[in-house]
Amino acid sequence: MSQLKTLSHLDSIPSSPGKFKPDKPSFQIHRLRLHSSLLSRLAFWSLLFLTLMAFLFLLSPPSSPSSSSFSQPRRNLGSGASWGGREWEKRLRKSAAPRSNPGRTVLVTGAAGFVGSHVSLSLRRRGDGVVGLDNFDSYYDPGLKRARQNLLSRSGVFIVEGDINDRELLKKLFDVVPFTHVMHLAAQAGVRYAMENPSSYIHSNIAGFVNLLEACKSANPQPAIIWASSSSVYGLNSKVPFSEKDRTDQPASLYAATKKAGEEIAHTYNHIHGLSITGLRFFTVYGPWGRPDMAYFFFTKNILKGKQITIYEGPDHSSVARDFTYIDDIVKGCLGALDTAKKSTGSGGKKKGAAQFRIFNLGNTSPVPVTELVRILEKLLKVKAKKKLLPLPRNGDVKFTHANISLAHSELRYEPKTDLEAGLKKFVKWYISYYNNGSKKSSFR
Ligand SMILES: O=C(O)[C@H]1O[C@H](OP(=O)(O)OP(=O)(O)OC[C@H]2O[C@@H](n3ccc(=O)[nH]c3=O)[C@H](O)[C@@H]2O)[C@H](O)[C@@H](O)[C@H]1O
Repeated sequence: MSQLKTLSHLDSIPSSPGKFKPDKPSFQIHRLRLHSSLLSRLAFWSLLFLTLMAFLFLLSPPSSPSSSSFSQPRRNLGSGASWGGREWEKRLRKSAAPRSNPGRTVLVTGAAGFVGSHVSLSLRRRGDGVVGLDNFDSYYDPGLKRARQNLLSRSGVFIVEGDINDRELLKKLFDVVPFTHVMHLAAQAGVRYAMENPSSYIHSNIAGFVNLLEACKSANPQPAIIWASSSSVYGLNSKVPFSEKDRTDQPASLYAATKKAGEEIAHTYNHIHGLSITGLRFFTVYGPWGRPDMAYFFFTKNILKGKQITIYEGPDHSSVARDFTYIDDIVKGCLGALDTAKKSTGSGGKKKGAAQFRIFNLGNTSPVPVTELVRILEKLLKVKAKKKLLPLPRNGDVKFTHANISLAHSELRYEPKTDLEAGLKKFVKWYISYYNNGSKKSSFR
């Protein structure tokens, strides 16, 4: 319509002497109309074509890892950190090179985290090739994660900054390094925080885990996977100690539900793709370089500051207890699981035969009431805590945990050696050194 309107005014335009041919006036006007019509159609289609090209460009996946553009660093949208490029690949290969365990190269996800940093360091110290991966999220102080990263870097462990949900990054990592093992410790941790930010648990513990398993499935060779499940999968069970054979279908928190889902997802990838997978159910891990969101950590902070702490109690003032497990014992369990892991059987995403599938409790086998934890802290800190007792809120907490570790003992030679008082002593020593003297003077052990 508008095109017709625009053209109609041409009828009344006086023609210029040079171009106007009076003997064919109608033909001239017709050609002019045709010409303008063609021009506007051409403009319209060109515009459409350009818009389409721009749209396709924006939607197109980044160039394949083998293409030359990968020699340029790439920027993570979330964190702003970059990855890729020749220098980056060089650092990756150097970190991945084993020193005394020929052919053993481990990708540790969550390497700047509490358990991840300790495991990475132990692997490196005994000579394994180790590459870390961490997104340095701000669930708790990223400064603590950076301090752990600095320590690891001094020991020759390079932590790639990125998210397990970044498919391209994972593909690139497996293209550059033929990882023999993946120690998957990246997760959204914390039982109570799931009430505040449920989607972060789905993002990391489910979507991120599936993304990682997809990358492992397609990798050549397929790595063996060892990953962190949780004691929380036992949920509301009342039979103690918790055994791997017990039911795990009544989780008390979304955190627990995502870890339980992880176990089921792991089984699927083992069954379909021949991935060798070992799940480790950690029981309330504590120690130096720990997580500030955990009770023993913020109780210490608040006791020292003279701030009140809240201690939860069960019905009729019964105590709430945890099978607190010291970090060094957990690290030994992780390494035992890695050392006994069999190879995955698949290749090119296809299963070639049945692959190993295991689940182990890694606990301490001696639950301690939270009131006792506080008493030990008061003794070590030489400060009386300002305590407030409150009934256990319905926010994901369970009343007690207690691990049966006989399976881990027989298969991994797992044998926890640190009681809560000895472990907290080491934690308090580290805490005071780290927060009074700064991170540089604190070492791992
Ligand atoms: O084994 C696990 O799989 C989980 O262990 C850990 O969870 P939890 O055992 O709940 O540890 P944590 O929060 O330190 O509370 C310890 C105790 O203090 C009590 N508690 C807590 C807070 C408070 O203010 N008062 C209190 O009494 C509270 O009731 C509890 O009895 C990890 O955080 C989790 O990521 C997961 O790994």
